[in-house]
Amino acid sequence: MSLKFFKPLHDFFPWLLQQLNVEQKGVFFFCFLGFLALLWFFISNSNKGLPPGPKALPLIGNLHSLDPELHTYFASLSQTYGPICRLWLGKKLGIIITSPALAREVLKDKDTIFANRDIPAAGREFSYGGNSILWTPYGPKWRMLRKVCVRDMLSSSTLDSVYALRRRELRQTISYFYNKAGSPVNVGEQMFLTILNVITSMLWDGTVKGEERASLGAEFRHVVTEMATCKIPNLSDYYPGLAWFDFQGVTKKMKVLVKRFDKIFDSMIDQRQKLDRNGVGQESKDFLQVLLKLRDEADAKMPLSMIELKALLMDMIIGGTDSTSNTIEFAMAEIMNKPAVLRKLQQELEAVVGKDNIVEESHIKQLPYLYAVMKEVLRIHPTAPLLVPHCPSETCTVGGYTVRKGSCVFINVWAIHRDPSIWKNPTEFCPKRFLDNKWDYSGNDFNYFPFGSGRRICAGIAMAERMFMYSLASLIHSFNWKLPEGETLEVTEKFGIVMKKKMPLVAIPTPRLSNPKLYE
Ligand code: HEM
Repeated sequence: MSLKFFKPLHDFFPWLLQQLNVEQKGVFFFCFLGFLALLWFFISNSNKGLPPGPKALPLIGNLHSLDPELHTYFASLSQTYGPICRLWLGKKLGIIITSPALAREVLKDKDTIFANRDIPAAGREFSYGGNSILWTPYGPKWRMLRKVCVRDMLSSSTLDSVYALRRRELRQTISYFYNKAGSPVNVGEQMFLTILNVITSMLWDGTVKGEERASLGAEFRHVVTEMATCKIPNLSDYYPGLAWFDFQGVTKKMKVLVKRFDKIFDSMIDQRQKLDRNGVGQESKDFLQVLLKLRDEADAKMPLSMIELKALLMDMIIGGTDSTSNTIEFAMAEIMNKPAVLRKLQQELEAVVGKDNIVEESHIKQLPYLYAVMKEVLRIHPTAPLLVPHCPSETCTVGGYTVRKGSCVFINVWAIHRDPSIWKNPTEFCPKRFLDNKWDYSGNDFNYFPFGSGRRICAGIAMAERMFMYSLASLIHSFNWKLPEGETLEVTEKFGIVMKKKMPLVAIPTPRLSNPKLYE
């Protein structure tokens, strides 16, 4: 693996050695060896009772052998060390879980202990100091934020009430593809913009209009992409004592990005408050209006501060965009790879929607094969392959081994979803396996849980389902898709907290509906 993130330390030592004479260098060398021996002693004794794992080096632990594709690397470790293993990430203890039984022990039996997060330095920055739902520790504040999110913003009835926004944005995308018929288009990029526009419309649709809306979309895409590509691993996370130095500049970069978000949020809040004061836009209830109202009314014991309100806006944008659009992109690639699946989907859509009609969200419930396709994509390419790491609030045991308070617990859902003892032909994309409704992702089945499980299960499942099914059905029903001449299709993954396709899917749409008016 690349040791690039040690570069600042590496540059420092030659400079130090140049300042010393030969004798001083000798003393320095022996002191350094003594220091390493001591560290070695402490580290080898610090593994007592812990799960098995590869040998760690003093100071750096196992950082030197980490592969950036963490999900596959962790899966290979579990082949050697078993379903629970340990890894030293600098000073931090990492625990990797790779079996349904142990995932259940962590996420169900000991859910309250593991319902915390190990917040990375970058996460702290983009969540206004850890104030978002994603990073807030388990407790009354998290419960209040989660309630606001799930009940007031992402419940089925609220989502029903803003269907018109989803429809408007998706129809714009379909019309864009229609105008590009016969030419290559970047499917993932367009889907990202669609989802982003849907989410920002839900947040402040009544607040901002016209050209300003379009330019905001471009600005957000830039910032979200920058955040997603931020350096992992970050030394500050593994040596908290060194966090202040921010050797790789991650925190500094995040501060700049968050400032840009913050300016946009301030401007939206300002505009919305002005509209409300003047009594304009009362009938168009966007989430910002709902949140500001909640803030005014909030029960004094647990008020919703302006920082928490902004962190909630950030949760929606960061949690909802990449996750959903990357899943749609993987789905399109897998479907194009399997013409029989594409045919079956189109037949189902023709029977339910018809070629003289466009897909509406109300059709979704009548499309069982499409539902099976979604489940299969989430099995083979779970968006968060290691979930979002959990962190125990007290030392406990899992599978008979000690898991210390403050460890970083990775649940390798990606590996469980490809375990041949659970799944027949696990690497094959085969939606049929979900047709009998045997598996669901409500978090009760630890063979299949792409949205996680327990208290910290994804807060946006209802929104993800709607956006995924409605978008994919519209893309597949409205167009035939093929690759540009000479291109080959691949579905290679690139690890990240949100996993993405390594190479973007570029494909050519050809309209297939009976009437050009259906694309307007
Ligand atoms: C295909 C789409 C999506 C997938 C696969 C997905 C998956 C996940 C996973 C695995 C977690 C972590 C669960 C855990 O740690 O145990 C999570 C958390 C979360 N997701 Fe999603 N998600 C998706 C879409 C969305 C959307 C559309 C939103 C909101 C608009 C959203 C909001 C959140 C939030 C707020 C959390 C943090 C929950 C907490 O810590 O209490 N997600 N998601």
